[in-house]
Amino acid sequence: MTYQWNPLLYLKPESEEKLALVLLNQPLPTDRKLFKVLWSKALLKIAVDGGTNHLYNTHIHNREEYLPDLITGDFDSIQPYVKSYYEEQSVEIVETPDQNSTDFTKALKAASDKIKEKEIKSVIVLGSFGGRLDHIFANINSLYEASEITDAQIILISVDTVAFLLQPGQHTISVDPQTCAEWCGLIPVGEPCNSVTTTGLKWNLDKQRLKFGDLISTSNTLESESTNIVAVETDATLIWTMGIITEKEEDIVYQMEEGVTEMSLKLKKN
Ligand SMILES: Cc1ncc(C[n+]2csc(CCOP(=O)(O)OP(=O)(O)O)c2C)c(N)n1
Ligand SMILES: O=c1ccn([C@@H]2O[C@H](COP(=O)(O)O)[C@@H](O)[C@H]2O)c(=O)[nH]1
Repeated sequence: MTYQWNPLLYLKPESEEKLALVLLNQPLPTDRKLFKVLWSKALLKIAVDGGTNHLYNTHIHNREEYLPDLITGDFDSIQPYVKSYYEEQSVEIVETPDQNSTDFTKALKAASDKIKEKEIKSVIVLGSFGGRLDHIFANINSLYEASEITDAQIILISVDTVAFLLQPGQHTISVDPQTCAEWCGLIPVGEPCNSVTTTGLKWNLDKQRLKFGDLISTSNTLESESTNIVAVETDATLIWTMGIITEKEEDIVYQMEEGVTEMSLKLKKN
């Protein structure tokens, strides 16, 4: 099977790709243009448990402009006053108490009908890296679980990293020298790959085996001067990751605590 990926398209305001945005429990990158672009383009916005606290605390002056469509989670992290605020704003809230699955995976399940109805092609997951290592592995595991939940492409991102799961088959990945950092990697997390072939990289693979404890392809480099496409053929599931360059916003309004005054914000800015 052949798959096409253009993960950086979603970061461009002019693109018309149908996307959903998931906010995990990590600080929001509101100091980057990326956040506003993704928020304004997303047809479906899902805040996952403690991710809702970050949304609430970040947009203290214009919270009502930043209402998610859905809040999910086992609610061990969301602050009660944050939950009450969004309840009062009539945001849909779905409790997912099962403790054998992560809040992120359960959020994908809770949103899967909406993703289908809205014909969403990609789910961009903000806050996927940083924080605890077990959470990061769990987020990667959710990529494997997601193929049973939705047909949409799931793309994990943070301010400097993108990752997604390549199923066995042929993949073309569009890369753009303006928004891609040079580094990339092919990581056989879930299982060894017996045969991986690539083009468009500095260290290409030719029907090679990738396996933990042996060769895994980290600190590889895009050869994007000669081509804006990386091609990967793999016989087994494989994580693709690469660096992204995200521009900074000029005006930063970020405050974690309640009860912020104009004066304290001014002091923070100065
Ligand atoms: C073998 C096994 N290990 C660990 C767990 C515990 N566990 C797995 S997923 C999950 C829910 C995690 O919730 P999430 O909100 O994703 O993460 P949190 O921030 O609460 O750690 C729990 C408790 C389990 N059920 N089974
Ligand atoms: O450091 C972290 C913390 C959390 N996540 C992801 O967010 C959801 C919700 O987390 P809660 O702590 O329950 O609010 C969790 O399922 C993880 O996917 C994370 O990636 N890193």
